[in-house]
Amino acid sequence: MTIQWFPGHMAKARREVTEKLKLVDVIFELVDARIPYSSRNPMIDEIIQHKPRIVLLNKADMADKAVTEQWLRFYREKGITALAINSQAGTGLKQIVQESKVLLKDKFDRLKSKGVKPRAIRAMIVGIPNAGKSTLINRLAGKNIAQTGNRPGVTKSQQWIKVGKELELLDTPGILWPKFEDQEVGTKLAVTGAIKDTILNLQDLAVYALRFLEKHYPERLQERYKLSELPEEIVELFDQIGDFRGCRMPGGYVDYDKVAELVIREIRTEKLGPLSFERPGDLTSVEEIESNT
Ligand SMILES: Nc1nc2c(ncn2[C@@H]2O[C@H](COP(=O)(O)OP(=O)(O)OP(=O)(O)O)[C@@H](O)[C@H]2O)c(=O)[nH]1
Repeated sequence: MTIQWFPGHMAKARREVTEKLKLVDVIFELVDARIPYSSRNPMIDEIIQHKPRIVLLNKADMADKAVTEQWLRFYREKGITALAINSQAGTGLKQIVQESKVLLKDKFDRLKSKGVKPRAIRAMIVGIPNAGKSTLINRLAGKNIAQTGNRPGVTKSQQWIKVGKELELLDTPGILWPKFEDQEVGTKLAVTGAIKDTILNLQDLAVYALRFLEKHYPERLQERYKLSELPEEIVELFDQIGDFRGCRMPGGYVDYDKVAELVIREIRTEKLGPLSFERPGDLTSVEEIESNT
């Protein structure tokens, strides 16, 4: 789904999340494990304030395991609970309930000491478009969507999904915008496929991706496109990939648009294996997350 974010939409999205915040004990902030920084909403901390939160690094199956480990360590050191999950396959989801209980133990103990009847923990998912919110909700839901709303004459109330006995999840996620005014963020969102209809030039996108691969995953690049060594110039890299994969124009010249399209498609479909485009060593990412938390 492509959403056009205008100031009015952003304000509305923020208002909706703020409203629902009152209903829940904990927020599950869903980000893309391949780009945990770029797939965040830039105002998330300001929006959710002091509400307990678990960062869920989703699509961990598509990310570089070693880098995801670094991210988990990074969050742990900051005192933020974070988990790597795969919503599609359902891996890592059990821990969400466990960690929620840990985070909310004090609050629930306090309620208990005041004589409040025990209840399930209430949570909501928040994330940018395409982070995997619906996939996660469906996975967690199974068949347990509680039909509480939509009755005629009854104001549509929130619907809650029961996840085991101990957790209830709002059935609609909070959708927030990414930091799209930052060009590098936009590029990474486009490379990973979060933004499909991109205003970015496809060749520019492929140049960015290939330079990144040259730096961080040179062997994968060489292996995929049978390159005995990596050329100095990016245009030569386009030429060699184009030659190898037969991306030519009628005159026999390499078609750079075709090469760009092929490279981006193959990255998005994991033909080059699981990749992470951001790591905590990335200075700007770390500074921003630190100053935000
Ligand atoms: N490989 C992989 N793909 C996933 C995972 N989670 C979601 N996806 C895929 O990511 C895409 C986006 O997932 P959605 O659940 O539609 O994302 P969303 O956040 O609800 O998106 P919006 O409705 O645009 O806000 C879909 O193609 C999913 O199949 C995951 O853990 N691993």
